[in-house]
Amino acid sequence: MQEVNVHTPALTNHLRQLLQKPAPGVPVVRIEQPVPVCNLMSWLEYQKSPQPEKSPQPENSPQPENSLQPENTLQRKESNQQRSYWRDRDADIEIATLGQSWSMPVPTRRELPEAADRAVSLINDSGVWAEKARSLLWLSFSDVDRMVWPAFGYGCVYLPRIEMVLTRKGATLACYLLAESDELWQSEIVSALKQLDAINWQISDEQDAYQLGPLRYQPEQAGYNRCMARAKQALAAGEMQKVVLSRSASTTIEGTFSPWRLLQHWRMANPRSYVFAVEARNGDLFFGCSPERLMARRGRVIHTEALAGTAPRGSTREEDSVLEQSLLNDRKNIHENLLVLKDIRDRLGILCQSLEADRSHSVVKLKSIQHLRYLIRGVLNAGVTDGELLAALHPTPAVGGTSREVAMQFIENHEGYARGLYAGVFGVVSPEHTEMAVTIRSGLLRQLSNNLQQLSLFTGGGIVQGSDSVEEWKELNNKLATVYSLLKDAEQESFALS
Ligand SMILES: C=C(O[C@@H]1C=C(C(=O)O)C=C[C@H]1O)C(=O)O
Repeated sequence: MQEVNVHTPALTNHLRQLLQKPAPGVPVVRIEQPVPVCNLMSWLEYQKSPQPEKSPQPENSPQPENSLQPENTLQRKESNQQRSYWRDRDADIEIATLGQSWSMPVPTRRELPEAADRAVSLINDSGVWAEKARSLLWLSFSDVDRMVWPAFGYGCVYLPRIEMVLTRKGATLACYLLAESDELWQSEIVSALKQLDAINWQISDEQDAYQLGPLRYQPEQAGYNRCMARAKQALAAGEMQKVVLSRSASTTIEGTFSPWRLLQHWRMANPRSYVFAVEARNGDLFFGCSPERLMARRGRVIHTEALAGTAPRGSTREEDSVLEQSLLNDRKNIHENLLVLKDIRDRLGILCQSLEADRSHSVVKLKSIQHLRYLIRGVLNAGVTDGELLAALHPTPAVGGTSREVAMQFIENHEGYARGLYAGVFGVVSPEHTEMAVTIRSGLLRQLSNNLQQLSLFTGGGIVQGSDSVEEWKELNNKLATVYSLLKDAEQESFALS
């Protein structure tokens, strides 16, 4: 057991003093104190998570068949201490949050601009009281009912209650309070004090010791092939130009397993990736490690990218560079990528006073695969909001297809499972800086009973005319390889320990 040497008198005293004062009359107040640097994922791991209620089923009852549907959701205690985690791709900032001080659900795409803009104006209108405040936002892939996971809904924008932030300058612990009226102010401070007091600063070094069940795919390979055959008919008929088909790969995990430890290893394997996790009120956890940026905006400068076209990494340097060269020259992969580039340019172009993209594509290397990428940057027209940008960009043809509407309809009709937050968006939103990842390379963890969890991992790939179903299925396996081998390795180690 290791105690992080953090005491919070500065923040607690500050809150007690504020309790004596009238509400500042601004929407939000954020107060902070410096704290010693600690591992934020371990810290989050040891905060109380929503516990499943006693399972009505016997412990070893069969798992629900690969399903992410509501009828398989166990009744759980609801929690308002949901955890979330974010680290940007350049590792400039790492954020761990506990609970929410303000939140606005986004039931459908229609409410998206309003919700994102509200989060920005809450912070803007608070001036110096909320200078370093930022909200977090996540969105599902689609807002169609049967594509959404009920525990999460389509999307949400929120301000945390408690926030741990790690930058190159050090670590801070912060607390957010709504402050518009005296009544609200008092109750906010009281609940913040309670939540601060409930933080667990003892991080034990528990080890994983678990056994994985077999991997089950949804759709299975035969279903995927059928879906692909239909997609190719639609592509040949000119109904769409590209569609991204995906699958979930689910396994049970019996024993002690921490998603936070898995995520740390995943982050080490792919250090230049976004890392994210978000917990639903019932304890379901969506998390991942994605190389793909949806957008990064600083002031009016926006950066985005077209990331599509995939090849495996080689096992030697020579083999790797042969694979890289053939990816760089592969017409099908270049075509897939150019469709993404064109769509982003068209949609963003009308919101920008200038927009430019790389002259030619380059390769991004991850642990087991490599991708083609074009970087895109621009200067936004005055007054363009994050809500408008999100509505324009999400979902890009890198995860949906083109045209957007036809491809999404195809996915909804034929893919055969609910994508939920996979291929959605997660990131931070603030007046000066907004940054969002595309939530690919991700998974959903659900507690089935005390000792049994179900992990579903998601992977997809772009289909154009000329795509081959055997090759595409292989690509999905390659995309799964990094995280699945980490899971397998830890399983082996836990046997070695016991
Ligand atoms: C959809 C995924 O990845 C996307 C699809 C890619 C492709 O088709 O080559 C490459 C990168 C991502 O934009 C995924 O990993 O699930």
